[in-house]
Amino acid sequence: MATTVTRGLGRQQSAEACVTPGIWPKLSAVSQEPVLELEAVTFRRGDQQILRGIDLTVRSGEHWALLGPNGAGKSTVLGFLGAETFPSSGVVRVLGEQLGRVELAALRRRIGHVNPRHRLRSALTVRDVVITGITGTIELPMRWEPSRADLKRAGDLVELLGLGHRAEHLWPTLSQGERGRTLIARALAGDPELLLLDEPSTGLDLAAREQLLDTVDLLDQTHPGLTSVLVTHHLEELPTTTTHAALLRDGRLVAAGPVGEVLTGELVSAAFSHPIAVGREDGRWTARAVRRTGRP
Ligand SMILES: Nc1ncnc2c1ncn2[C@@H]1O[C@H](COP(=O)(O)OP(=O)(O)OP(=O)(O)O)[C@@H](O)[C@H]1O
Repeated sequence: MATTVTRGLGRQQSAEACVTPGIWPKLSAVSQEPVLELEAVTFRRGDQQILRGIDLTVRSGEHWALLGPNGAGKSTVLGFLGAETFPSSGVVRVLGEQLGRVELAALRRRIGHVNPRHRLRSALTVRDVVITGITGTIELPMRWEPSRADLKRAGDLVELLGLGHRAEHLWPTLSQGERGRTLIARALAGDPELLLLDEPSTGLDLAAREQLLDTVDLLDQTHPGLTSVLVTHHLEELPTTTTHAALLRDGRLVAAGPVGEVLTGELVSAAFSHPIAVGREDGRWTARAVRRTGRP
């Protein structure tokens, strides 16, 4: 089966179709099942064309980063992947189910969505927030008691995410970093096949960001086979376990494929419409503006 790599502003091409000696990097054979498939997807609101034809395939066990400038369309794409938004045209398949032909609630139970704008209103403890990942609700359901297995599952995830000492602390008293890790534990509580992370590092200080990235990296070992898609503006916020990247600009894919082939200075500069130098050390990425030489 051909893998998918996009370069330029066109549609994804098969490996056979896009390999030109000396230009296209060698592509590894891919055998995993597609978990997410977007085919010619567009999205329109009023007279604004937000997505202009996106083709993307994400396979089982891959960890994707979705990058691009403000307003590029990243959150809109994540809305499809979370079975929350429908495209205006084109086909979106999530975990093998085509949006528009599937019961959304059942599909959403198979997806863990880490949303920093979590709408929790009441003062639940960290443990209870994690339990809401099992019930698939924002608050704890009325007249419902967690089973011993539920409590154990929530407790194990609280420990895994390094929140054991905060298990009984209330949501409003948590730091941003603690909330982020609580939301990852909550997303994992439903035993998802797909994990979506929407700008998980937003608002975190340096140490909290690094802890969160370590946590995401750890999932590669604790939850092998889990597929993930992480949205961010910043290359520095990519976990080292990121396997693939997609660059969006103005509602189009600039490039999509293996992370080392997509996060180049040339392609990142094209996506952000600015000359950017990209670096990679020990699996972590850096990006900075290219300075013009001879500047006073
Ligand atoms: N429901 C909507 N109605 C009208 N415009 C919308 C709607 N949803 C998104 N947009 C517009 O679509 C464009 C893409 O939005 P989106 O949030 O997907 O971008 P983004 O890449 O996630 O941006 P950011 O990095 O700033 O979060 C923006 O111009 C936004 O204002």
